Amino acid sequence: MASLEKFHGILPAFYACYDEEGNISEARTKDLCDYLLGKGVQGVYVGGSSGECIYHNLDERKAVLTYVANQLRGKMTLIAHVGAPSTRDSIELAKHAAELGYDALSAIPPIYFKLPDRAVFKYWSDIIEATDLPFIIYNIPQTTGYTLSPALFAKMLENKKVIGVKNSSMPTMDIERFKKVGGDDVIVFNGPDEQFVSGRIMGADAGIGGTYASMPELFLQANEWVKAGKFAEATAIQSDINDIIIALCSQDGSMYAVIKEVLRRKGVDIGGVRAPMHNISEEDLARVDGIVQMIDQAVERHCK
Ligand SMILES: CC(=O)N[C@@H]([C@@H](O)[C@H](O)[C@H](O)CO)[C@@H](O)CC(=O)C(=O)O
Repeated sequence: MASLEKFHGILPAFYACYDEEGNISEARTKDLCDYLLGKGVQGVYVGGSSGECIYHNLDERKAVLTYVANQLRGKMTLIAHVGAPSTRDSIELAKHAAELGYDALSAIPPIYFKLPDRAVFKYWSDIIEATDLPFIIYNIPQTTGYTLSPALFAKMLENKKVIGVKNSSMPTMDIERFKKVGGDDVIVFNGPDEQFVSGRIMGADAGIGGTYASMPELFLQANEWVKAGKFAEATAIQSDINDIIIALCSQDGSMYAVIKEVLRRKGVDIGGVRAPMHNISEEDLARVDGIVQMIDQAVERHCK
């Protein structure tokens, strides 16, 4: 069993970076890579939900994987999300990620048609078979409509290339169950950022999250407090994080559009979001000032 140490820590879910016309931008993708590298995060999860993969064609998804690898390979841990509507496309993405030197693959279950566990097992197994890379299951029932059971997780773990699960379901008990099935030989990632601290306490070894890049300092510090057993300090940060997430989700624009505006204020312009997601409104612009202030004040309070 290869060491799982490189998968520990705070791994922001990487955002789609667009130019002014809404096309994937290589330059802006590199800017976001540099920003996150400078913040000291341990890795990135590329092409997942926060990466708007569901709105990208295959060439765009390959381009994002390429631009990130070219900028960050060897500097932090790189996980490629390769889940796609068809097994064929997922395998093409998996092979591409392997050629680029990614550290691991990950995939949601099949989407749209409700397929039985045996089809989900076959889908993930076919992707795993396509390369030598380790594989991380992505469980996100609220968007896929499919819930990974501990029994299927145990069956998947019989394949030694399966190293863990990124769990985005809301009950932290799911994290505890997956950890119980896998033990120390697997890595369980906390998915819901609103309960990062409780997810870690219930057994998650690390976190992958869609809001991390908007406030990496807070998640990095919360993780340090958890590691040190300082749960009151960690929970105080989580409480501020939750106020910020609620604000990010309460605007006219989608959460990702608001986060991208926050990043723009911090000097990283990665464009807007792709329709049908909503971009921010005129009214949001003024309110984002308040969100940036909340983030800066929380960083000042907890990380200085
Ligand atoms: C449903 C959903 O999108 N969950 C997010 C969370 O990080 C989420 O953005 C956050 O908890 C705010 O609600 C992640 O689990 C997804 C993720 O990391 C990704 O693949 O981008």
